[in-house]
Amino acid sequence: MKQVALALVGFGNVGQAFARLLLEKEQQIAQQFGYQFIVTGIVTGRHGSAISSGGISLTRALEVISRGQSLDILSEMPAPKNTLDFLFASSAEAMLETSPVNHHTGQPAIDHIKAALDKGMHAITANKGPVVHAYQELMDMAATRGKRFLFEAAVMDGAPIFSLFRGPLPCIEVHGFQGILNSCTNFILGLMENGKTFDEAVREAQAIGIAETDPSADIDGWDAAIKVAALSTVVLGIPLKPQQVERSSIREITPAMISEARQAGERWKVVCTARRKGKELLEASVKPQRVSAGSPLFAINGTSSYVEFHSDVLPGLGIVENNPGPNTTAYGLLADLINALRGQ
Ligand SMILES: NC(=O)C1=CN([C@@H]2O[C@H](COP(=O)(O)OP(=O)(O)OC[C@H]3O[C@@H](n4cnc5c(N)ncnc54)[C@H](OP(=O)(O)O)[C@@H]3O)[C@@H](O)[C@H]2O)C=CC1
Ligand SMILES: N[C@@H](CC=O)C(=O)O
Repeated sequence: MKQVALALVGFGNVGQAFARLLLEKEQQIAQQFGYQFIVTGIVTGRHGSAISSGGISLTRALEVISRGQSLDILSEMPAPKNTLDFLFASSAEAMLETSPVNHHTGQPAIDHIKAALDKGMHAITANKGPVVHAYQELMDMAATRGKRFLFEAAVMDGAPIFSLFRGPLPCIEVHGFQGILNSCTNFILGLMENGKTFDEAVREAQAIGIAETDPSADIDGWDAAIKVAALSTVVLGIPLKPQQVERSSIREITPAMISEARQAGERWKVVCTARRKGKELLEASVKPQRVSAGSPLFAINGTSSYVEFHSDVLPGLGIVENNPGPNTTAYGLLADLINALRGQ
């Protein structure tokens, strides 16, 4: 059995779901892959941090956080408050990064990833910021150090999107994509169709852990825009920042507009689109639109998301992820972790 030490940067909805998944799958991971994961460090923004060379009890860490206490009480020594010093102290083999997104700069997550790679760790993140603001630099840095920078969970949670184009689909030219990439707004619009107010719907989205740390990032289209930018950068090969994506908010959609659409047999959806010709991006947008029953987007309910890629060899390849939440994002991180360790 190979013991693998992990450092968790961020222990919110996704970080905690990852901890629960590790506990749930401990035996399966040991039997199928021969790994025993131990978490030697956890750091948060305002809920303390812990370092333990023998491994922090994840059950206790989850309890401590659920009681609103600081993780400091689990630390075998005063854990460095600074995340970069903390990474050094954790002596981990891989870092799982789940801090909040900074849509405009990608920081401080970019520095977390650089520090982890610098210290010889695989760097795995659910954070979209580093993917759009430092993709090539981080990929190059990882390659130079013989480590992996992986981010499958950043777009469509646990569904394989980036790994699909890295592995099983060689020699494909993707011309564009269209879909619903933000779960939170899809969930909110669905609740509003059922008579909930906008504010009630936002609170429900927060309660199930699907909203960004600041939910206006979902509502105003930033999360969808950064996902369009990430897919453009990695899958289309055209670097793009979220600020360059044409973006509209769902704040402009009133209950009257929603019922008018329903009466016409249509639904409001936040549609993400990108199209390119050669190296020129013809469109990159996030727009609330009315879609008709004939569209594949019409039946995407709740937190579900959908993307259809258009390419030279597969004219329309659609991927649906049904009702994801922090647990499915946690699976995206786990899949990346296992793939990094077994060199895939
Ligand atoms: N929620 C979801 O369904 C999905 C989320 N993601 C992405 O995953 C990431 C995490 O999301 P989620 O768990 O929901 O967010 P949360 O806000 O629930 O958690 C964020 C965590 O990061 C910690 N944190 C804040 N700043 C720092 C810092 N500088 N260094 C270390 N830790 C820090 C927070 O600590 P504290 O609370 O103490 O301040 C908290 O533990 C985001 O980037 C998000 O976009 C991706 C896919 C789906
Ligand atoms: N807030 C995001 C979470 C996953 O990326 C969403 O709603 O899609």
